[in-house]
Amino acid sequence: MSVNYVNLDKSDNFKKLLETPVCQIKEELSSDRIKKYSASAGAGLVYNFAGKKVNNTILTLLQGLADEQQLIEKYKLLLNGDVINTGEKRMVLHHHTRGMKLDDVVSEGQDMTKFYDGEKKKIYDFAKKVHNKEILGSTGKPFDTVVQVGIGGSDLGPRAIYLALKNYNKPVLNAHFIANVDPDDANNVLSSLNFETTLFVLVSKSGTTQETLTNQKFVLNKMEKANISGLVPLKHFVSVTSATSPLAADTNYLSSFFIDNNIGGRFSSSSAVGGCILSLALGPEIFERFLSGAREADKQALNSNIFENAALLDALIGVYENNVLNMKNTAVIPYSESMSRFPAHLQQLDMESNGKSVNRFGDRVSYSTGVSIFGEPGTNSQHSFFQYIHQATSIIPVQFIGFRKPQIDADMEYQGSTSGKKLNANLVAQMTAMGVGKDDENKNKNFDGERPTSLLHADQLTPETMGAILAHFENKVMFQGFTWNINSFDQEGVQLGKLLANKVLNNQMDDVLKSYADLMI
Ligand SMILES: O=P(O)(O)OC[C@H]1O[C@H](O)[C@H](O)[C@@H](O)[C@@H]1O
Repeated sequence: MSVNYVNLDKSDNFKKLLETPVCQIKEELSSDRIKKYSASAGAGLVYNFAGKKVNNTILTLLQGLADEQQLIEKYKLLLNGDVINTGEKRMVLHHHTRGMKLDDVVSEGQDMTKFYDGEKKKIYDFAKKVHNKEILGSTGKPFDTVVQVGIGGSDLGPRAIYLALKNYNKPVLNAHFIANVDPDDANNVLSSLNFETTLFVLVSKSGTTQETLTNQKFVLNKMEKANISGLVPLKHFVSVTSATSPLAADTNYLSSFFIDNNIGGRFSSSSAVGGCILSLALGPEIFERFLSGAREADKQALNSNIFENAALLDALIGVYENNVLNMKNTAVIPYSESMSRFPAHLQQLDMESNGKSVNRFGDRVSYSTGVSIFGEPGTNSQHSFFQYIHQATSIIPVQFIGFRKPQIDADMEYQGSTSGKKLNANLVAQMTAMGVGKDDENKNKNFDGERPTSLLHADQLTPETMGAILAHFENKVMFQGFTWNINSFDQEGVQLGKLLANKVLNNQMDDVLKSYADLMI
């Protein structure tokens, strides 16, 4: 299969979109449209886009843009192991970690399905032995707590997923996370733990991340200082890293599990990076269900019809909002407290992937790529920054996420409605208010409306739904990257800050760096 990688501004459909009159949500919104403007995301997850500034003409052009930019063909090439990550000359294989593939892929002589399945089996066996008390702490006590030590992609996705699912099924082991090199955070987490019954999962794909290696020493130091008879600190550590990293050579850990360089950090939640902590904390069965939901969403994303492919449609509408309507921010608002850290995961996923200025060939692009993402659960966010979303002069599209049923069967009725009903009444009220607005003679109380919204909805936040939500956004980011003709899979932009921090620590500073350092160190 041969494809052409071309910039967005060369696309005829994009040029037509620029000339097409913008549609008005207020005029378009109807119960018929709300019923019709829905696309399946897989695993029972549905994307409703009735609140977007799109009509049939615009949607036809977006379908044309998807076809012209060969988005599905490029996804298939990615699945089949093309070197899509041109910056790092790597394949992009995170779909394979959840069993989504078209053909077998071999990387460096290794069949990748066998590799990912093998590591997953090792993790499941290890987790079951920990749960059955066949594997114990070094002083002979069973583990009741697990702590992930890692940052960025080695923290955000696994943490968000653990929080999302820990109410669904009571954790087998309680999980905590240490990411920041802020000593107060590590101290805070460690102060509540019993080291004899705690297992640490050290996660670093590169095995060189300063914060993570420092936090490992921080934990080891605390364990030694605790002076517990018979405690062997490293026998309370497992590592998750890539086979080529410096950590991989260390055989002192209780066990080690591997990923490979074809999995980007921010796309690693369904690999051993998420698999280890989630299988230990929630059980292999829950992790397996999560993977099946992600796989369903990946399959749905193969559909070339935008009305049957939520990730594709969400991606294209995002490009339309960014490059035609000039909207550069997106708020992600889950009406679920369990999903409180999911917007933080999306910030890395989306902004580290698509915050680029050059195309995949290294040439500067003349249009904007990526959006800035922020979010907090509703209804809390209604009582903080929603004022801006309703009435500010700049417009921020809102991506709502909601579930018809709570995770725990313990709701109660007050003033004629349950808490769950109040939660979702607020959700639909916000979507309506943002789209339709309200005319008022008092301009201070006037709502213009025309604020785009979408809703990802499912019956309940289950492991399958969580997998599908994760994969939906991963695939959305991938399709947008293809549409903009950028490489979504490297992250050179994070290197300069790391280099300068090392200069400060090694006392190799120029005047500017030294003057800033004088303020802080
Ligand atoms: O897993 P690690 O190699 O420790 O990397 C952790 C994180 O650090 C880097 O700076 C990257 O920006 C992230 O994409 C990555 O997830």
